[in-house]
Amino acid sequence: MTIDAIGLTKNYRDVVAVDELDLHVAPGEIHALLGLNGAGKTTTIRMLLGMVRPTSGRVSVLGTAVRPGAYSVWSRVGHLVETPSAYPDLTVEENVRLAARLHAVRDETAVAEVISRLGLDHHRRHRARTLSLGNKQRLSLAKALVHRPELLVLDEPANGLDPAGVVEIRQLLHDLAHRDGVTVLLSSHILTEVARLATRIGVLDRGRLVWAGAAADLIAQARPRLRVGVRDHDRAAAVLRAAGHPTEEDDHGLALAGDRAIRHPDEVATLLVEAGCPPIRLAVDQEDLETCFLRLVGAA
Ligand SMILES: Nc1ncnc2c1ncn2[C@@H]1O[C@H](COP(=O)(O)OP(=O)(O)OP(=O)(O)O)[C@@H](O)[C@H]1O
Repeated sequence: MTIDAIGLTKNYRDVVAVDELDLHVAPGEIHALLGLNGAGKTTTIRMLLGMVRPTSGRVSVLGTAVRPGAYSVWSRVGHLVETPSAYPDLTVEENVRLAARLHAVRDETAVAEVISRLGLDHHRRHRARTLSLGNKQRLSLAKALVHRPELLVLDEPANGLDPAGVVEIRQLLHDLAHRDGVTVLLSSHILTEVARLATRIGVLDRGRLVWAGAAADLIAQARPRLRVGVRDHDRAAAVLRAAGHPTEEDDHGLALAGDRAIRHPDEVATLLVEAGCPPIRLAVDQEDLETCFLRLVGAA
C-alpha cells in the first residue's frame, strides 16, 4: 500500500478531529477524502504528512512509518496543504527552481517541463505575488511536482480555481495517475468534483470514515425519487405524510424516496387530487450527487 493508516486519531482538547481512521491507498489510485467543513480532512492529511502528531494510531507512507526523523520518504512525496505558498517577490521560474534545489533535482529540464505542464509558460518571469489565485494554485502544484513524486497529496486542490481551472487540474491529476503512475490522495468537500476523477472515495464525517469504496459505487448510491410539483407545498406534504409517504421538501417542490411512491406515482396523484391539491408535475428522477453525499453524512 502507498498509504496505510490504522486507528488514526487526533484530539484537540475536547474536539475529536479524527476518530480511529483506517485508510489504505493502493499504488496508482486516485483516492479522494470527501467531507464537509470540519470533517477532519486537513487534520488527516497533516498526520499522513507528519505535520501533526496523531494522538493515537499509526501511519506509513510508501512503506516507511511516519515519525520524527524519517526524512527520506518525503523526497518521494509531493504535497499541497491549504493555502498556496510561494515567495511573493520571486518569479514563477525562481520559485520552482528553488523547490527543485530543495529536493536536490539536478535535471535542469524538470523546471521548464513542470512550468509548461501547469500552463504557466506565459507567467514564467512574473513575480508570484502578481498571479491570480488560480495561477498561485498552479504554481504551488508545480512546486509539489518538480521532483516527480510517486505520491501526491493535495488538500482541496480546486480551491480558488475557476471552472476551467478545475477541469484543467482534474485532467492533470488524471494524466499523472494514469500516464505517470503517480498515486494521488486529495481532499474535497464537493462530491461532483471528485466523482469523475477518483477511483476510490472515503467519506469523512465528524472525524469518522462513514463510507469507503469505489467511486462508481458511491455514485450508484444516488436514489431515485418521485418529484411532485404542487401549488400548496405544506398542505400536500401533510396529506402525503398522513398517507404514510416519507416526504421531503426542497426548493423544487416535494420529493418522495419511498419504494411505493416510485412504483405507483398514480396512487400519489390520486391521493393529492382527492385532497384538493392536484399535482402540477410528477416525475421520477435521480437524486443529485450532492444530496446523496449529504444524506450519507446525515446532513440532508
Ligand atoms: N489546531 C487545532 N486546534 C483545535 N481544533 C482544531 C485544530 N485543527 C482542527 N481542529 C478542529 O478539528 C476538526 C476538524 O478540522 P479539519 O480542519 O481537519 O477539517 P476539514 O475537514 O479539513 O475542514 P475544512 O474543509 O473546513 O478545513 C474541526 O472541528 C476543527 O475545528
